[in-house]
Amino acid sequence: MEESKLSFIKLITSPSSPPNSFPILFLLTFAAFLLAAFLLFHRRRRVYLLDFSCFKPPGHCRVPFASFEEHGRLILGDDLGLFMLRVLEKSGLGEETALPVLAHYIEPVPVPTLAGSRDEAELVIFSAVDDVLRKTGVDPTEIDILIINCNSFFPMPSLTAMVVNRYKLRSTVKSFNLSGMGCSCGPISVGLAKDLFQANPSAGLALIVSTEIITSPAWYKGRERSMLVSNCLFRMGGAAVLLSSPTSHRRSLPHPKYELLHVLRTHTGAHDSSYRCLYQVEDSDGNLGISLSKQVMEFSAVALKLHLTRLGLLVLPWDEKLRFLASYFFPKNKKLAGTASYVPQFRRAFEHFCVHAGGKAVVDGVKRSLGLTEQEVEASRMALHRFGNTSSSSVWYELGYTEAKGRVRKKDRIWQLGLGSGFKCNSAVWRSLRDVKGNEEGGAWSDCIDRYPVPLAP
Ligand SMILES: CC(C)(COP(=O)(O)OP(=O)(O)OC[C@H]1O[C@@H](n2cnc3c(N)ncnc32)[C@H](O)[C@@H]1OP(=O)(O)O)[C@@H](O)C(=O)NCCC(=O)NCCSC(=O)CC(=O)O
Repeated sequence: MEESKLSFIKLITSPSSPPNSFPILFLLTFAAFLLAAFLLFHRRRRVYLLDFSCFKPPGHCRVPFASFEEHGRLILGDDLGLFMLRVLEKSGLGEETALPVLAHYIEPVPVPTLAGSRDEAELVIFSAVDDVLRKTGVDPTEIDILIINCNSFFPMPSLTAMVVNRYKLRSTVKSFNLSGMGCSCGPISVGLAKDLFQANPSAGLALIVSTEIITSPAWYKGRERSMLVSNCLFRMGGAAVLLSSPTSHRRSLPHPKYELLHVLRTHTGAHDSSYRCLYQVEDSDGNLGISLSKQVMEFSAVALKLHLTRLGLLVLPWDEKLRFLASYFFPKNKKLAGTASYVPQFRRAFEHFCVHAGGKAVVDGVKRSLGLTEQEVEASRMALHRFGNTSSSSVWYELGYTEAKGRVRKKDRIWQLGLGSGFKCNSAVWRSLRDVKGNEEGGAWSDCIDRYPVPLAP
């Protein structure tokens, strides 16, 4: 026994035996495994948009100008009632936008209750989610990721828990509730879903809901003009969006409509005035509301400029990038050195523009900054007219409009641009994977698209 052991040791250590290649082979295999794992985990996972649905408010929630004015006069007096009418007439909103039940009461105005906020949230969110599940045939238990962004209403349990409970989502669902992030949060949710897909290779389906619930501290009951302006602009709205990653394509899902190309975020909140230009505060009587500074457009222009410089480098064709850089470093007017005087032609990078419908001045401002045509901002103006400022969901109503008009062709590129408190400027860029059928039955635009575009007051 002892001898055989010795002879074995001799055999493997003898100089005449071939060199022991086991450790080298082991190391090589291990390195190859590490490399494969690294490539697998760092491979960019594609993200697709299966479909989306926008909430269509019920007729009884409609707010014609005359009712809004009368309501304002009865509650706040003639002066403020007329002020609100003046804002409304300049706002770009039409006669069919909607407010929740609470906002239709005349004195004594009921205080917004948690139950009332929940009712509105359930109506908006469940209607949109029901519709997108119906359209895609997705079984709710297949959903791996759930993200809801809602600026002003964040109950406990959260809005995501409300959806988990209603649709009986799996116990392993990864749910995230984003609040207080304003109107530019739509692309933030898309970006979060993209990162979660990347970090969880087995996750195949993500449901995103973007909404603002008006029966909440967002609805202002005081007399401060800068806070009453938001009551004039914000309206009921919400969108449910189903995203998928290649993992899920084994299942019998519909062919996706769009592929996500880019998500880009710009935050200028480090500057105090930019941070405060859209600000939730209490007035001198303790009424909570959102104060809109008259300087919003100035701060929005600064954030937009920074954002476009970064976005341009991602999306513009090379010659357009070079022209832009040349104007930055070698401007015709030497005083402009270090600032780009050339406005890049973003229409060379996108076929469709969905600019946040924050108010007429917001759409005008972006149109001017980018040198866009009236037709290029048509979706924004019409979404503002028909549905009002629906916060983070406005960019989805705009894509819905473009689809309902039958304008989306295979390979078209779509730019969703969110602008909002922070101050933030965020983009999501999509490429369409097929011609998108026009007006769909039951969709938010289904019963009115033929009347649009409508002429607007100057
Ligand atoms: C409010 C407007 C519709 C008003 O239109 P015009 O500017 O063309 O008209 P105008 O100047 O005659 O204004 C009409 C009346 O409103 C008053 N007014 C206007 N803006 C005001 C403000 N911020 N605070 C107090 N009063 C205001 C004017 O003084 C005037 O009063 P008088 O008649 O008494 O002289 C527009 O300026 C607009 O669209 N602004 C942008 C709104 C905005 O900030 N949207 C972003 C929302 S937040 C968002 O979407 C994102 C987020 O929350 O994250």
